[in-house]
Amino acid sequence: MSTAFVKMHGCGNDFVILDERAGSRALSPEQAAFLANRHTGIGCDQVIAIQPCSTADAFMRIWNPDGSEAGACGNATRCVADILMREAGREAVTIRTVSGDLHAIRGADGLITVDMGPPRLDWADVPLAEPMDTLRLGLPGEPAAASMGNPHATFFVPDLDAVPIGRLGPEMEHHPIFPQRANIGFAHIINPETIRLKVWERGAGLTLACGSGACATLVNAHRRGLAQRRAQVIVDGGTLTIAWRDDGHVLMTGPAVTAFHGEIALPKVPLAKVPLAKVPAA
Ligand SMILES: N[C@@H](CCC[C@H](N)C(=O)O)C(=O)O
Repeated sequence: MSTAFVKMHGCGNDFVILDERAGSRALSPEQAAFLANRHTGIGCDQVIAIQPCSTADAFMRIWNPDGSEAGACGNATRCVADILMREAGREAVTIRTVSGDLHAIRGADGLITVDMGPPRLDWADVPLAEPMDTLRLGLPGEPAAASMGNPHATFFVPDLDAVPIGRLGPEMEHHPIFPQRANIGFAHIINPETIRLKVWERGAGLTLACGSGACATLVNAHRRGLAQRRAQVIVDGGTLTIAWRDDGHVLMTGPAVTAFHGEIALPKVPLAKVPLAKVPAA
């Protein structure tokens, strides 16, 4: 039996999205890892399942290519919002995630804005392994930490090209200070309204964009006095506009693009662990 999927992306952060609202089956972590593998599956940065929800427009589940589940994915939220808005003929939807309800609207320019909620800035909410000021972690490079429903650390660097992300990214992702691992951002402040960002994503590696990472970066940059409350965050695959509203909510605006639709046969049995298909950056 084959399973229908749609391949979408937001600024090059790409997703295989399955619709499980008919209730036919639920994806296992091994099947998600299979779908995400760029050599033996379809290939993507995250696998997303849209599930039924009686009190929101849908529930969204998120898997990384290593089969781990994530609490938030900003770019995928815009893609799922695009699907739900098109099918309902509406310009606003609410998507439930394990981290809470996310409201999304489509603007006149076609871009989608998601209210990603307030960042969580207490050490226990990131989470960190021990009590610590999340504004400056006691690590070389003094990153700042924040949760946007998933854990992020941001290093502010003068020259992105000089950062060995392929080595530092995985090293920091697995640092004992992050008991649930973390997404690791490397940000260069161009000016207080423009930030250049690369993110080594937990369970996925270096991606072309990370929506929740862009939100965490703007929040951390503003807390450090490096950015305004609203900035353009330039990632490898495009630009996201991030605004940290006075009421504490973070708004993320960007595109949601459909690449293609397809069908694939899902393996029924758990698969042998396959290595991540990503090639780390030099
Ligand atoms: N691509 C995402 C984040 C996906 C989840 C992340 N790798 C995690 O494990 O927390 C985004 O756009 O936010």
